[in-house]
Amino acid sequence: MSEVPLQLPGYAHVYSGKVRDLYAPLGADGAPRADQLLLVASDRMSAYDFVLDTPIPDKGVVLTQMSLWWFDRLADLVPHHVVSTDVPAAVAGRAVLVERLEMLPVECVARAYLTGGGLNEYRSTGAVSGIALPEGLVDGSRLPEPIFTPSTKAPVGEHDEPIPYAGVVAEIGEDLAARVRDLTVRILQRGNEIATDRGIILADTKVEFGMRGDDVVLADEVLTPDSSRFWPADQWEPGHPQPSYDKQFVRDWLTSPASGWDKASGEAPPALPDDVVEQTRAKYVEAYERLTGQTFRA
Ligand SMILES: CCOC(=O)Cn1cc(-c2ncnc(N)c2C#N)cn1
Repeated sequence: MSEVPLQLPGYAHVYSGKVRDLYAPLGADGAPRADQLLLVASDRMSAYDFVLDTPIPDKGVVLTQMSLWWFDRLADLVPHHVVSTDVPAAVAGRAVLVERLEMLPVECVARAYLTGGGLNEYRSTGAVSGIALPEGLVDGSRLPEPIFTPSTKAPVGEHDEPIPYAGVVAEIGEDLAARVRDLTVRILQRGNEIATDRGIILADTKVEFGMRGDDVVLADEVLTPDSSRFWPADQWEPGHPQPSYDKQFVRDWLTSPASGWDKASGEAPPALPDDVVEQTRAKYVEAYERLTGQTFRA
């Protein structure tokens, strides 16, 4: 479903991803500024590689506020790209003015638990991204320590491809590869030090870095349910796929007879019923309130 992006007076639309949109503020001369961007999180939700027709009210606000909370808590580890939250009223709470950086061409993924593509790779090679793992691990196993499992930045509509660490070195050099590897792992470690005590396991996460001169700067979003697998800690049970903290209601309904949808058909999923939308909204709000200890205000 191709949507016309929101028109924001004073901003030029730059790019739309599945669930977020990028704008450039216009300078006094009316031309897009080259030093800043406006990152807007929509209420769009994706499932099974489709952007669903039904928005989840406040999802973009919750995830933006969660990201801002994490940027603050990670500031001792790594500087971030946030310039201001003084944004147009039309996107209040769901947009951030950021410093435009020279983005590194790597999806920096760290995994603290084994599942998804990493599990598949482990099952066929005993390793993930060239990192040998202990025998006997199963779906949902906690890894001895988080591992760096980078991917390429795939073109729109395609899947990111896992790349070996040597590929990152080839792309950005040995020094920078080691810096982003260590930062990505430490960000996930810090995330789980905070989240697990509050009932949320961060199984893995994807972060993006940009350069400010020689400094590595944390960009994009950080440790949100869109960039990370959120699992309810009290239901963690290795040996089968874990329930998703935020996506399970949608997945369960879409794969139930009630939806009339066949995942294998390749057809777009149907619109979600109101109760599934509200339950999903409530899970995003719950995750925010558990992590931050603050009451969510739309
Ligand atoms: C539609 C959403 O797409 C993205 O956020 C991915 N992306 C990020 C940038 C970026 N570019 C320069 N400086 C930055 N600070 C950022 C950031 N964040 C470009 N695409």
